[in-house]
Amino acid sequence: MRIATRKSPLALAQARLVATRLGEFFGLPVELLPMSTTGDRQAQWSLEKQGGKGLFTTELEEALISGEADLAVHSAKDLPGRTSEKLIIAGYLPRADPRDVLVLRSGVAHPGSEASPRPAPSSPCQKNGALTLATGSPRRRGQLALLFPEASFCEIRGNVETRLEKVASGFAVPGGAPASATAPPSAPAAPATPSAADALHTAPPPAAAAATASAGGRIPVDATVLAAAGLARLGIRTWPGLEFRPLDFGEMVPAVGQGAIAVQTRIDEAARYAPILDPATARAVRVERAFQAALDSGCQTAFAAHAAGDSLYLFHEKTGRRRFPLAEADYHAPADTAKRLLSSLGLL
Ligand SMILES: NCc1[nH]cc(CCC(=O)O)c1CC(=O)O
Repeated sequence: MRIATRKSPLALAQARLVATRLGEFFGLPVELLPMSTTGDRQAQWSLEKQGGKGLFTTELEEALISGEADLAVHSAKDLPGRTSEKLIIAGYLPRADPRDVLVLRSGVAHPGSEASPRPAPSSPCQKNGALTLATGSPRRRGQLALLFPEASFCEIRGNVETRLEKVASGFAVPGGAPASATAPPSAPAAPATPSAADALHTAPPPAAAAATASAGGRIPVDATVLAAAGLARLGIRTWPGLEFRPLDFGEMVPAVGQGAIAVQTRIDEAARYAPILDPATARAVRVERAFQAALDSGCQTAFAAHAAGDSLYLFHEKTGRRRFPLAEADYHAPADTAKRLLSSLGLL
């Protein structure tokens, strides 16, 4: 069996999870077929804003259709609203922690740190105590603006480890300028040793930092947001110079599909993969995807839907965060549920 996957460290980790389950269940050799997608090749774009067009999926789907691969593995979050009609999402692995995590440079004062009696030292990057938050995602930006009304925002790009290193060092590339192949080299894949990280964290001093910011065209950042599931799959539980604070659904509604790994196959072969897939995850993600489909929202719309047990959490830039009760019957009619709730909010 051959598994088509993207080449990013996160995608490979996810494909290996599927490969392990397949190997255990079928006892057949499983091979990964790492591919680069349009989204990977266009790393200078603000990818979250370009979403919904299958930037990360089309090449994998082509490999399935041609027979080069037997399965394609995707982050459910990165699936476009409509996938290839010649293929089917056979299902999902059991969902990991779907929350987002606020990743703060250590020592940065923030509203969540008020509980601490000892005042945190203020960061050279903080203007009037307001945070500079780095995220290219309209969904995260829209919700962070509710949590941190004073914050200012900038873009951040690169894979998970690159982003962590940028926040730990206090700098990201500015939003407007495309990152090029000559962008500052990304951090080594492995977390730095504590001593190396301390050096990173304490240098450059504020004056040098300001100089670097203008000279290098980089801007200071205090924090970013990453998916807990992505961090976990990469084995990242801590990072030198950073604090991780998971955000509950009332603070940050996760993206549609966040934390779920989708397995796509040719239509007539889907059934054989059922033993490695999780029906409860499919049930929740189907509801979330129905909201995405009903809104058919442009890529710039700040929107999130997350189904958890008897609750549906929704965020939309026009309505803010909402929680609705979700009954068993609602799970059985995802499209109707989405239409009803979105209409009640005046969004349809
Ligand atoms: N946008 C990229 C992406 N797609 C899926 C994940 C994390 C894994 C998941 O949600 O399943 C991430 C990284 C992130 O947003 O932090």
